[in-house]
Parts: sequence; C-alpha cells; structure tokens
Amino acid sequence: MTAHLNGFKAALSASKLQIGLWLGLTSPVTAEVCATAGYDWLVIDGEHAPNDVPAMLSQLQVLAAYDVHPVVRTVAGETWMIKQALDLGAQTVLVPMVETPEAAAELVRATRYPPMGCRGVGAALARASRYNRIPDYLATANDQVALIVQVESRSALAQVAEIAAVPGVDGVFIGPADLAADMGFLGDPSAPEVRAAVLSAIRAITRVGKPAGLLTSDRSFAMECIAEGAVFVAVGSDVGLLTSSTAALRSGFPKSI
Ligand SMILES: O=C(O)C(=O)C[C@H](O)[C@@H](O)CO
Repeated sequence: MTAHLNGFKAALSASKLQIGLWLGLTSPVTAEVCATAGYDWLVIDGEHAPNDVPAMLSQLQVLAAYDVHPVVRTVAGETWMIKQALDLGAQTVLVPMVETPEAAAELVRATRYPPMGCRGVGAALARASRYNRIPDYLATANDQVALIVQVESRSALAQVAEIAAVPGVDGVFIGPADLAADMGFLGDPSAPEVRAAVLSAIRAITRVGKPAGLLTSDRSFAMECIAEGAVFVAVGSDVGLLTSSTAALRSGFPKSI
C-alpha cells in the first residue's frame, strides 16, 4: 500500500488542469489561509522568498491538513537542497534555471533513491517518511516524487523539447519573468515577444507528452496558455494579493490630514 500518493503528479500526468498560487510570505498562517481558497497547488518559494528550512517545514505541516498540493522551489538545483526539501516532506520540487537536458538528468538523479538516482537515505529522521512510520516509503518514494524543471532563458528554450523528454522530468515550468530578462525585456514579461516564446514552449513541451506550466497574474494570458495546453498554471502570489488589496482598501478613504 502506498501511504503517500502524489495526487499532483498524477494530475499532471493525466493533463488535468491545476491552478496554483505562489507563497512568499513564509508564514504557516497565510499558507493555511491560502490552503482553503480552492487552489490545487501552492508553491513554497525558496528561491526569491526568505523561505528557509524551518519556514518550509511549518508550511508543509499546516498544508498537510488540506486538499492542496505543496510544491517546494529550491534556490537552485543543488543535490543537497533537493535532498533537504524531499526529506522535509515535499513530494514535488520545482528547480529554477535549468539550461540543458544533461542538467535535467542530474536533477532527476538527485530526486530519486538508488539505483535510479543518488538521493541520500535518511528516512529514519525525515518527515517525508513520517519518521519511518510509512512502512513502504523507501520502496515507493521514487514513484511518488515529482520533479518540475524551470526553463527561463533563450538557450534553455532552444532545447525545451529535449529537456522535457528527459525520463524522470515530470513537468516543465516556464518562468516568464526571467525569460523576459534574458530576452531583453527585463521587468516586462507581458511583452509580445515573451508571450509568443512562452506559448511556443508550451506547445513544444506538450508535443513530447509532458505537462507545461507557468506563473502569470494576467488572467487573459493564463487562459490563453491553458487553451494552448498548459496544465499547471499559478495565477498569483500571496505577496501580490496582500500588496494590491491593502493599497486598494486604503485608497478608498480620505488621505490623512
Ligand atoms: O521567471 C519567473 O517568472 C519565475 O520563475 C516566477 C518568479 O520567480 C516568481 O517569483 C514571480 O516573480
């Protein structure tokens, strides 16, 4: 019996649309508020938000009570970072700035136990195995772990089909902000050239039978990407929602005299 099925991985494999939200506030309280809003996945962002290991752990613990899938984004694709995220209990890891199929293959190895990979065995101490209370954790972990790689440069985009096709890559996320920067549109992920590149990448990923994903807070572009075949689409962030709604609320009242 597999005690911890990765429903998100199964949904991606079945091309079942998954709508997500970015978590950058590092709070288990706000994570729990977001967990009851109806999203399918929530990204605990360790790349651009100060989500350190204790913060990741507390958010993973609160999210476990809800029907939402936590995804942990590591700062980079270092084997030790991935090992730490998986042992914390993340079943799906998102790794930024993946440039080549070879790099993707190394990341696959980092997420899987031998003989498929090189993930270090520490289940006896790890929340991932519920501290060894999941009897078949080691035997089933490789099948339940999901690796999502981020493609977010012109050079990576040129090899996106090859990256997507790497066995063990369970999804490819296109990063519009970094792709825009690399394309010369720093700060403008909505530039027509960037959007065209994102849509082209979605088609290429889908053609090799892998799920494509992205983050965009532009609803019309999100719907366009979904129509193009995107499967896992994050549509905003807790930070963005808080900054915009707090300002909007205040603007409805007279300025302080
Ligand atoms: O490049 C991107 O876009 C992403 O990878 C998502 C961003 O990093 C996210 O933090 C929003 O800025």
